[in-house]
Amino acid sequence: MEKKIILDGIVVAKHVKDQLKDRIEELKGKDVVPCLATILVGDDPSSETYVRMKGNACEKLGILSKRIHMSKDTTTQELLEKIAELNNDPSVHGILLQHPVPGHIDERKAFEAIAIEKDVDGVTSLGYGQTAFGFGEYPSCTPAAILEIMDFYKLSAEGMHAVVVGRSPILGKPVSALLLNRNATVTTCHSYTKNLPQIVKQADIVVAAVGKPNFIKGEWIKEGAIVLDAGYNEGNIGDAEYESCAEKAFAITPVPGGVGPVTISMLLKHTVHAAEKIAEIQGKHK
Ligand SMILES: NC(=O)C1=CN([C@@H]2O[C@H](COP(=O)(O)OP(=O)(O)OC[C@H]3O[C@@H](n4cnc5c(N)ncnc54)[C@H](OP(=O)(O)O)[C@@H]3O)[C@@H](O)[C@H]2O)C=CC1
Ligand SMILES: Nc1nc(=O)c2c([nH]1)NC[C@@H]1CN(c3ccc(C(=O)N[C@@H](CCC(=O)O)C(=O)O)cc3)C=[N+]21
Repeated sequence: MEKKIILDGIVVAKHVKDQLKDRIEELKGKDVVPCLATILVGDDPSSETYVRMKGNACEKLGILSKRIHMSKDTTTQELLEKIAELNNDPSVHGILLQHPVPGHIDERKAFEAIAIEKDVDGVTSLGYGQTAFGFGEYPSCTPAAILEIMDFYKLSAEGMHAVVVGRSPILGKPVSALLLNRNATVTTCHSYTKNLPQIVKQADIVVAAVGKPNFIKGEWIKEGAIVLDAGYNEGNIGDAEYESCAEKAFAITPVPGGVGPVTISMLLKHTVHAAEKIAEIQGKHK
């Protein structure tokens, strides 16, 4: 077999961010500073870490980060009002509502309230629908990251059997749609799937998006398959058991250092794109 490829998310993320630098400078020349608003509700420590990482990544590149932290007893109504305020704020180009929000809040209703032109995280049903139809501007960031990694390493999905384990609205479902649009044959698995190991065994491409540490085992992986692990569990552990899967795989993403860093770079890329569109509109009105 050819040499195994470790798909290095830090290298891919750097490549994406390097390409944004000139675009950000050009925007600043037009007096537009790209700005991402992040909303964190409650005080879950790992969510706080993710949101902080996203904000820091923005600032490092010259993107403004407007960080909104709301208390854990925020009501759905209060959250909707905050989102409306950000929708109407012309200095904000992208809005990210960190998932999950506390259980008493209607998360879907809150996601749906984000204006489509600011939905850089691809969480609205319209954004998802556009992604599924193949013309969306901002697919959700982790699915976009998975394709970015494949593109960087010139791994084609065409004609491949892709098995996605997980069907959440911001990960499993949209990544299934993106792979289908790349002409893969896609099987989406979930908690009701029977014979999961046998299905995974048929995969040329496995996407792990389960939310359970070390869930996908090396014995399930076909020799020479590509393993893309979106999982991110307590203690920096992926959803695929790395050592045993790496033995079988032709290419694999590690955790950490795989899909995670690229996810953040996609968020930055989408925010810059959203700012460019605003700058273009403003230019036309001058
Ligand atoms: N790196 C990144 O940027 C990101 C990483 N993540 C990580 O990805 C993982 C998944 O996240 P997310 O999609 O939000 O998680 P969710 O919990 O929303 O979804 C998990 C999915 O896995 C399915 N599932 C659960 N148990 C099983 C099982 N035993 N067999 C088969 N399928 C099962 C569920 O099925 P059902 O629908 O039937 O309940 C569900 O569709 C997590 O580790 C998370 O931390 C998430 C977002 C971004
Ligand atoms: N609306 C919404 N959109 C999201 O995209 C979203 C979300 N909610 N909720 C939580 C998950 C989780 N997530 C991660 C992003 C980057 C890393 C990441 O960069 N991880 C580094 C490790 C960083 C470290 O811990 O030092 C790595 O894998 O190498 C991890 C996880 C985005 N999520």
